This record gives sequence, C-alpha cells and structure tokens, in this order.
Amino acid sequence: MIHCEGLVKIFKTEDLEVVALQGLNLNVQQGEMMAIIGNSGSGKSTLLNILGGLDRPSAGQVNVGGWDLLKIRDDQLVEYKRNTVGFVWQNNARNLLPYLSALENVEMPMLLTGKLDRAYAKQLLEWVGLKDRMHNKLHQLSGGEQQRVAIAISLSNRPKMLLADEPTGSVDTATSDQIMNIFRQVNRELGITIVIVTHDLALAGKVDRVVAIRDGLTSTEFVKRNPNLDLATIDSGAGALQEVHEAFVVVDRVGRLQVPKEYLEAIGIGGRASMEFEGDKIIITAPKTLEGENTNES
Ligand SMILES: Nc1ncnc2c1ncn2[C@@H]1O[C@H](COP(=O)(O)OP(=O)(O)OP(=O)(O)O)[C@@H](O)[C@H]1O
Repeated sequence: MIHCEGLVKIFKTEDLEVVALQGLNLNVQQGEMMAIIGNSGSGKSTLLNILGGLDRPSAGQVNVGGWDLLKIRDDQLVEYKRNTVGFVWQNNARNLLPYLSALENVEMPMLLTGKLDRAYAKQLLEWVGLKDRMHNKLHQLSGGEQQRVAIAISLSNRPKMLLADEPTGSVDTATSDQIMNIFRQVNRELGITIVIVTHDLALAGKVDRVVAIRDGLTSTEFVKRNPNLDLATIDSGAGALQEVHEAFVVVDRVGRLQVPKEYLEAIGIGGRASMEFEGDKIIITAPKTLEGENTNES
C-alpha cells in the first residue's frame, strides 16, 4: 500500500534549511495496522503529511496505493485525497463544524464530493458508538465523542488508508482504548490500512508493527512476536510494546543502519568505529588505534 524509498523532505526558510526526512525507507502492506513512533522533531508529522498528500516530498520515491506522490499532478492530488486517504488529527477543530450535528458533519465530505449516503453516515456513527447522539450539535458532545465523530468523518468517503496523527493525544485512557478498538474494527472489517503516529508507547503496543523514526530515518522496527495474539485484549501498560513486540534495527538497501546516539556515547565512538566479523556477530567498537598511527587528527 505504501512504499517509500530514500524519501527526502527539506524545508527552506529564508536563512535556514531543515532536512526533516533524510532518505527514509518504509513499506506498509495493504490491510496492515501499524504505528510510527519517534521523539518530537524526528519527522513523523512531515512523513504523515506527505503520505496524506498535504505536502510534497523534495526527493526520493513515495508510492501510495499506486499513486506516485512525487510526480502526481495537482488535479490528481485532489482525487487522491478524496478517494484514497482519510485523516484523523489530535485536534478536532480542524475537521469538525461546531454548529452542525454529528450526522451533518459526517455527511459534509459526502456532499462536497456529490455522493451523499445518509444510511452509510448513520452506520459509521453507530460504529463509533454514537447512534444515540447523532443529532446532537458538536458543542454538545465531549472531547472523546467529538474525536469519534472525527473518525466517522475520516471514513465517510470510503478511503483505502487512514492516517492518524496522535489520535488519542487529548483524551483519557478509557477513551483512548475505545478509539484503538474502533481502529481495530475498521481495519478488520473494512480492510483499511491504518497508520498511526504517536508518542504513546502503550498505544503503539496495540498494533501489529511499530516503526521508530530517528532524525528523519526509520531506525528500529518492532514486530509482534505472536501474530495470532489479539492485541485488543492486552493491558496497555507502558511495557506493552516490549512485551508483545520484538525489536529489529532497520538495515537499508545499501547496508546502512542507525546506531543509537546513547550507545555510541557509552563506548566513545565519534566519527569512526572499528568493525569486526566474529562467527555470527558483527562487533562495533571504538576505533582501535594502529601502532605508530598519529591519533591527533588535524
Ligand atoms: N513548515 C516547516 N518549515 C520549517 N521546518 C519545519 C516545518 N515543518 C517541520 N519542520 C521541521 O522539520 C523537523 C521535523 O518536524 P516534524 O513536525 O515532522 O516532527 P515530529 O516528529 O512530527 O514532531 P512532533 O512530535 O513534535 O510533532 C523539525 O526539525 C521541524 O522543526
């Protein structure tokens, strides 16, 4: 469904260039429910905006559902955003209209594309547990209920993929669990691919696969140890990710991998390292100084 290779995004301001994505690789299968985690500034939102067609990449390859997002024309991009992708944000205000009812909010994107389907709009609201509140105006609903309306809206045009940026960022734990269960149901029953960006490791523990981004590159991947495990039943404690997932370092096509900064600092590796091959291991150590070599680099 998603194929990114060597994806680069550079933001240029008057006196500064920020390389937000530095040649990122990512593959997501059709029907997968996965999460992207990373520290603030690591490039998560930049990636999500590119995948959602809200921002253009600077270089590299990015293909989503058969669309080449580097070469796509503006008119095709409108079609892509309407038919391929749905968005859920942390901040509801971005996609909800407060003076309309929940049902009217879900119908709005359908009206804009000329495909009003009231029965489906009602079904979506029933799915997110708001059957009895569908005629309430948005301001009469709680933050968590509004977030559930936002999920129904994101599905109104029957997208193939759902992109969620910190979808549980401003709700309590119970609502967060409820939202993750809705995502799981949508993923299973409609076969929609779901990509969730989050800081929250407990939430990341509830998906099939987690990809960590560091400095604009995919660095580590956490894959579910037991594919038959029903993640909806797992207690979402902070250790959930490590308990149910096994961690792998991502190695790209040309053999590059990222070593965490803390590891390098702990053994004093700066610009260079020594690498040895020993049996079935590769050992990376601080540079071994050759006898007679001048260590004062100038
Ligand atoms: N429009 C922009 N102009 C200039 N720099 C930007 C712009 N958008 C993002 N950046 C920079 O790109 C880098 C990645 O930002 P991004 O928002 O993708 O990170 P993030 O991982 O989503 O962070 P957070 O979790 O805080 O939202 C940061 O250094 C950020 O300052």
